[in-house]
Amino acid sequence: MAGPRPVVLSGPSGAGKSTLLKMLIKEFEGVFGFSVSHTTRRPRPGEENGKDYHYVSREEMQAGITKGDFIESAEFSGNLYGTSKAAVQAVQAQNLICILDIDMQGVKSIKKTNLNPIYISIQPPSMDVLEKRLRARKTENEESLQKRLLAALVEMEFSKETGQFDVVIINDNLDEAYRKLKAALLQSGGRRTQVDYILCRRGNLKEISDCKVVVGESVARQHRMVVCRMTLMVCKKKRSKIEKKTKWWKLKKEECCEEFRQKLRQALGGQVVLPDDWETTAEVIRETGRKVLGVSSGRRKEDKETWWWNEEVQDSIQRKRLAKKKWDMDRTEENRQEYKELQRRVKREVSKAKQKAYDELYTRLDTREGEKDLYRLARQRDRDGKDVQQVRVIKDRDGRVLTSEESVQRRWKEYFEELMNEENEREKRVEGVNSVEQEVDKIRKDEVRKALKRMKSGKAVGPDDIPVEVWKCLGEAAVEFLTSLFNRVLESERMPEEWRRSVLVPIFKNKGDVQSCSNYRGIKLMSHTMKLWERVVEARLRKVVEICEQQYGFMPRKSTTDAIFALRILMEKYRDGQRELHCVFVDLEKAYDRVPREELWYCMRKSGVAEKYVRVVQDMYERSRTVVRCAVGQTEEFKVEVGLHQGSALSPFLFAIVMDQLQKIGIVMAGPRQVILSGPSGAGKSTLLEMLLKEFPDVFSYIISYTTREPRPWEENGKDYHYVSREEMQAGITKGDFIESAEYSGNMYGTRPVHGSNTIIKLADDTTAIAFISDNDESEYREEVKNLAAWCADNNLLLNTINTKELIVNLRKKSDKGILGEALCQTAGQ
Ligand SMILES: Nc1ncnc2c1ncn2[C@@H]1O[C@H](COP(=O)(O)OP(=O)(O)OP(=O)(O)O)[C@@H](O)[C@H]1O
Ligand SMILES: Nc1nc2c(ncn2[C@@H]2O[C@H](COP(=O)(O)O)[C@@H](O)[C@H]2O)c(=O)[nH]1
Ligand SMILES: [Mg+2]
Repeated sequence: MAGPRPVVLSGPSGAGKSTLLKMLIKEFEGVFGFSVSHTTRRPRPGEENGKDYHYVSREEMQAGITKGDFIESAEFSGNLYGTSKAAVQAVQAQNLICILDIDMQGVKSIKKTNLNPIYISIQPPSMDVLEKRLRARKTENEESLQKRLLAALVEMEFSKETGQFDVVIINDNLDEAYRKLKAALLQSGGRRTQVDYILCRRGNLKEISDCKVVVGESVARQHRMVVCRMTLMVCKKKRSKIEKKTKWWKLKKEECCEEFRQKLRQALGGQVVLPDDWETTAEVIRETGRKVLGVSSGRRKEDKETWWWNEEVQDSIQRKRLAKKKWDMDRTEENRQEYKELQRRVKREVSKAKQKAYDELYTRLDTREGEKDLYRLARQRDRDGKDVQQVRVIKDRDGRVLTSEESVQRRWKEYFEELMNEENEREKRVEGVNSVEQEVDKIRKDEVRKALKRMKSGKAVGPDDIPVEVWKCLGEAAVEFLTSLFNRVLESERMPEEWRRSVLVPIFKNKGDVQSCSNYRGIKLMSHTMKLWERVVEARLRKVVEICEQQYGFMPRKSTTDAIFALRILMEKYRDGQRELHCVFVDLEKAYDRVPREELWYCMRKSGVAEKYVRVVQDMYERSRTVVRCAVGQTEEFKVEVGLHQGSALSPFLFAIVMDQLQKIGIVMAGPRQVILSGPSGAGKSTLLEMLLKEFPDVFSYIISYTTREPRPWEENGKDYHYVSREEMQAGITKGDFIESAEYSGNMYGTRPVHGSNTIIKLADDTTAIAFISDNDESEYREEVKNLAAWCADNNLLLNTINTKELIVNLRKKSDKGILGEALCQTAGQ
């Protein structure tokens, strides 16, 4: 039979088997279980059918024995006793150690089965004591007592036969006998070497009263079951309070939108015009939102899957809860029936509602609008499958696991506060830059309208609790209000204080240790209205700032695919030319969070941004404060003084402005192999060249030649040719400045050697520098990589030397190794 190894207690009637057995089951409830035998004897006072024995008639018992329902059976003192298979199975099914209380005949029968129990004999200290105990028990008449005493003599002899029992216990002193029984079945620590333990904190030792190894229990080879007795105070889990949120998502429905507009108008005394100051308008909107759309329960979304609930289900669940309460208070059969009936009804309704909701969902997923839901569901499934939604414990900086809510919150705060305020050591820029002092136009309504249109709906709200959906729902009234608000902000260069606050949500990067803060990206939830303001400013900045063609990140009509394509073209070129090519894929560490603000202002000014806008952006960054919202609640507020705002609408472009400087600081990579276009005049060289440059501006550049001929009316000096005098040109040729020159149609033409244009491809902070190595001379390339590393260090941008990779494309020979690591390490002083 399967399950843990059973225990057989045997011995003379009155030896104390039942007494010891009951003590054991009481103390180790949940470990041992009693096999309830069948008997034809009558129940004694206090005995219960099905608990002490199954009391049956001799006929019934005989029929069961004949049918093979019993493992063993015996005639004892004029009655039939037997252990049914079902009795043992019932105990083993609960994964308890089955204890059988049987006589000597039963022991002999069991030995012929494959039950393989531990045999323990309980013996009285003497026949006299046994008789006294049996008489004192007052269960026997003289006749049955004599029968039992006679049987006892045989039983006592049997127990002395070697090999019949694993353990023989003389039950003289009950406590001593019980201790011996426990010792036979269980072992405590300190007595022998044990391989199985229960580990507990020192501080919890006082809660543990006993810990034993169950000797007979083989869990796996050489491993025994360990039983620990501990008393724990069950404290009601304190749930971290989730803020109640307005159900803004309801604004998706036109009827809710209409009601919201109507109620807002009422709140504003029948006006459609929103009050001029932000605070009043924001408060009215929030208040109306709460009233019209309602607020969430404040429970966690993942507590219960209820998206398919309908009113019927909700109502039934409520009634079921009440019925349960009623039954708990008054345990009558009527109340139980009512509760059970409601339970059944809820089950039925839930399954119906679920089916209906799924049918509707599947129909919707087949439609065009449903496409979005499909991706949302896939993302949700992906997240749920990762089991990282609720990481309630986190490691400190030394890798120790923190479990208490306070310490976890403190750690999140410490991590992000440090990250968002840490600047690398760098020399302050001494080089000044001229500021562009010019008047700027007032914000126009169409700019606001455009920005509003670009804002995505359905995003988490910032601390001001006003989603962009509100402005979309209010239409022109909102445009009017926002335009006037933005103009006031532009004029005063001060935005509402509320916008300076944000909530930081750590999002797991899906790699590394889930308990390590550094594997999380902090996404800031900011005021949507501030984001709108950022978009308006961004649109203006994009008009004045020219970002180099090599930047593919956050630029309109440019994508990752384009960047890959440009790189691919370059590689193809080198492959065709059988030349060696080095690509350095630069990885910057926490680039967004490390941009020094001073550097940002410098780069904006350097890019020609009007000083007014510089001040407006400076204001967006001033006194910005944030809190971290983690699984165990919200941390204290802290300042954010370094880096760009994560999750902001303007940051990507600001970042592009900063990164653009990488192109302009003059990292000159050795040029790729040059292409010479030649052919008769009028063959179409210039037309083809123009087409090529237009299509691949970041791949090809044109070397401007020198000529002594007169410029044609549409030509520009320095763009089409460098127009020089014959004397000048001659002098240059004599000095060796030209790699080639020729006399053509009465004029001189010539080419000076140039370095190829910087071959750099950028996708936001992901920069790829590509260099061509000629004549195995890597020195120039080495110098450039060092330049790049030095530039990053100067600008508080840390190069991640592990993730920065070098790719060497060499079709001629096998290169031993790249020089990147060495160059970067030298720069970083490692
Ligand atoms: N160590 C002891 N000292 C004194 N009395 C004891 C001791 N152990 C058991 N007894 C008492 O002896 C009587 C017989 O014990 P118990 O009924 O447990 O024996 P048993 O082995 O189960 O007998 P049976 O085989 O007839 O069921 C009980 O009244 C019990 O209280
Ligand atoms: N062989 C079996 N013996 C059994 C079984 N159940 C009990 N017993 C033994 O009978 C005597 C008398 O018990 P009592 O309860 O009438 O005092 C005692 O020694 C028990 O061990 C059984 O299923 N099979
Ligand atoms: Mg007994």
